[in-house]
Amino acid sequence: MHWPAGYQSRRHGMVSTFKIAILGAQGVGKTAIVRQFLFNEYNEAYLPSKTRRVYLPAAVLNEHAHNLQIMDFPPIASFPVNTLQEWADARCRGVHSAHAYILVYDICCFDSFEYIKTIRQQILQTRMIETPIIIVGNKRDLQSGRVIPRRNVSNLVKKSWKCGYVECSAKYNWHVLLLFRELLQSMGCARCKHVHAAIRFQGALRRDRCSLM
Ligand SMILES: Nc1nc2c(ncn2[C@@H]2O[C@H](COP(=O)(O)OP(=O)(O)OP(=O)(O)O)[C@@H](O)[C@H]2O)c(=O)[nH]1
Repeated sequence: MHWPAGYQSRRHGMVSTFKIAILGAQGVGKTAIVRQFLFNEYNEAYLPSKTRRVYLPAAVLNEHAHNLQIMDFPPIASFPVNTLQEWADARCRGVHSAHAYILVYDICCFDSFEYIKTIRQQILQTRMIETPIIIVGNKRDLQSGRVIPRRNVSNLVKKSWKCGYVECSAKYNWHVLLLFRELLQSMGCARCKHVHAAIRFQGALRRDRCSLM
């Protein structure tokens, strides 16, 4: 099994920790995805994120417990080229050391796809080690306003970029769980990739509480 660098794992007893960074252009639904996932809540009003928010839920996937650190970033101008640049901008802190990236775009906004294209390139150029990336097309409920055919994006992402691709609707909680499950599995966390297990996440912030299925 190949584990991401920096990933803490102990086979006997200890709970693992995964750092997950969520990136994307303004208003694509990053916060909505995280809050729907962790708290089953959704806010129609748009409150632009000014700072990074960090959540520390615990997850049980296929009988293995994991601590997650989910970092919801405000839109960043570019992926920091080094840790010094990262520390110079509080909004970016932690982005460099993530074990995996969720890059979100809005299926109705072409520019938001261009944004994640650029960020992905910058991640590849900057990170020395291969880090799992999953591409997420959000606002699937607004399908009639889609700007790039799904097949085109899916082919590009899966065949050329070799990344996972999930479309979801944070508004209707459609495929939100699926995207986190795919991500954890791509991180080699599941140890049982072929089991169709449900994952259940604790409401964030308290590491000592953890929900089982
Ligand atoms: N129709 C629809 N609207 C959504 C969906 N997800 C988020 N929104 C709306 O899109 C707006 C932006 O959502 P946020 O979650 O704040 O987006 P964000 O990417 O965190 O935005 P920043 O703070 O700019 O980084 C809000 O008004 C949400 O209600 C979705 O799946 N469908």
